Amino acid sequence: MLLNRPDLLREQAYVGGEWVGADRTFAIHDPATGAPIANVPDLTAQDMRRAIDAADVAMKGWAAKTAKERALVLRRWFDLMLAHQDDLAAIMTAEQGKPLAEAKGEIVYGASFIEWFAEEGKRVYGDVVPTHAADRRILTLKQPIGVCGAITPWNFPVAMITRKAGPALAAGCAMVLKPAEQTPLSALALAVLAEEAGLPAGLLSVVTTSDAKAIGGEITSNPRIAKISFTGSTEVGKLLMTQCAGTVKKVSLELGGNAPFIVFDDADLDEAVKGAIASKFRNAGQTCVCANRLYVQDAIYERFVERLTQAVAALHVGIGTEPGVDIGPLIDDDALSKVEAHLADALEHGAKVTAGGARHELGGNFFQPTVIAGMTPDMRIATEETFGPLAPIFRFSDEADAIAQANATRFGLAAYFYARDLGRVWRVAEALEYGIVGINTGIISTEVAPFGGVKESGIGREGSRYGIDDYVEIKYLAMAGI
Ligand SMILES: NC(=O)c1ccc[n+]([C@@H]2O[C@H](COP(=O)([O-])OP(=O)(O)OC[C@H]3O[C@@H](n4cnc5c(N)ncnc54)[C@H](O)[C@@H]3O)[C@@H](O)[C@H]2O)c1
Ligand SMILES: O=C[C@H](O)CS(=O)(=O)O
Repeated sequence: MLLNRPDLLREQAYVGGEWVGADRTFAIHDPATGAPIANVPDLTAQDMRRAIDAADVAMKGWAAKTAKERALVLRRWFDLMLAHQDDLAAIMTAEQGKPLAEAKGEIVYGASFIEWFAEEGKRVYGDVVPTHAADRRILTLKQPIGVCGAITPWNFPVAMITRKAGPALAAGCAMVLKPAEQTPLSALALAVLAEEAGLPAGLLSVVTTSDAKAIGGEITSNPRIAKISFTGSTEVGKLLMTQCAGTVKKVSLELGGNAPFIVFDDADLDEAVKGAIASKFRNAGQTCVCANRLYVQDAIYERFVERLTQAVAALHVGIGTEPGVDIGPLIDDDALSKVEAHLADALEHGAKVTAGGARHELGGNFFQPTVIAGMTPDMRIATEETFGPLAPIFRFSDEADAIAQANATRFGLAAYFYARDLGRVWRVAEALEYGIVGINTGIISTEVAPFGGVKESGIGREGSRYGIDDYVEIKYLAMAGI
């Protein structure tokens, strides 16, 4: 990996403002080749305790600064992320596998949360409440919630971190982070730049470990942690939420998805195909907001299948560093096995492959982008998140049928639909049980909008004017004797 700044590739963890090693390390592998690319410290709950203690101390000085002073540091971090976009993207593609163009896009997307919340921090307003008694005055303050713990997934190794660190630091909090064991190098590179930007020692720690359970156990039980923010599977989210009960920590959860992508007969078919490709195959289908189920109205079903099949057949599979690659490798063999299990189940129940349908000739973790037609609600994909490059196409007859099928899941993160009738757009948008609804678009992610789910897809919102709310507490002042 050729870097302009080789020092951004760190094989040390960042704990309490110090770069530390450990007797035990674990290897990070390139998912495209399986080759080891780095070794990082395999830290323990004791190391996480040290990070939390340092955060508790560092936060006192940081919270005492003005929001404007904090914003100046965050802005410098934002500028450094953009200045080193190529290096950060190279590190991300090496450890996560996504095509370099997507990785560069994620750096810009991830940095945007730092820029956004540097400004939002200046708008954390309290209230002067119209009093209920002449001799009293009622006020509210918003104060930083405290030391925050963050646990993040491998599929967006930068953006899922900055979407938490941005609001936390802007609000005056400190943060200890456990990145995914598959992709810690991006997190460590962010810490290098945060230190360079002037973030005080101890305010942000990156604790690398292969023992997520032990480190997570410390974060969810340590009384100095006021709140955790988790992004990952619903299964782990439920576990962490339970573990936080012992110390009544606040939780923000960005969990699994099962996004329906509905195409009505009045849709622009070419736009719908483009949107389906963008939503389904971004990051090789490994995003929580990927279209997981495509629903197409009877009258246009065959035409849509034909056009999507043609578009998918044109997608280029390859190693993320190669130019023009659309689809990189899946993260590991487990991910590949899940894709194959969902495909096999669909075929056993009568579905038909119209594009792809097998591991790619490149071998390893590469899988052909696949279209499956003739899907029915009894198949596993209807209720389970595939997290891979499978585009399963179901039929529906009318609006009521589409909405019933789309809502028949315990997930509620993102949904998409293509239609042009104004009444239909309003009826369907209001009836879908999801936190995010894309209308005539397959891409919904931006720092300015509230990102989050309902049902078992999570709690809270990240980004937008709402994203900082989870990092402050409201204090009510009752002033008497006036
Ligand atoms: N809603 C979102 O914004 C969002 C974003 C990305 C991924 N996801 C979801 O995450 C899943 C895939 O990502 P993943 O495989 O990394 O998820 P995962 O839940 O397996 O892992 C996520 C993080 O949790 C950690 N973890 C795992 N078990 C733990 C435990 N017992 N205690 C503490 N930490 C633990 C992992 O080390 C990792 O850092 C999918 O379901 C996807 O939909 C959701
Ligand atoms: O995987 C889930 C991420 O939140 C995807 S996005 O980059 O925010 O759309």
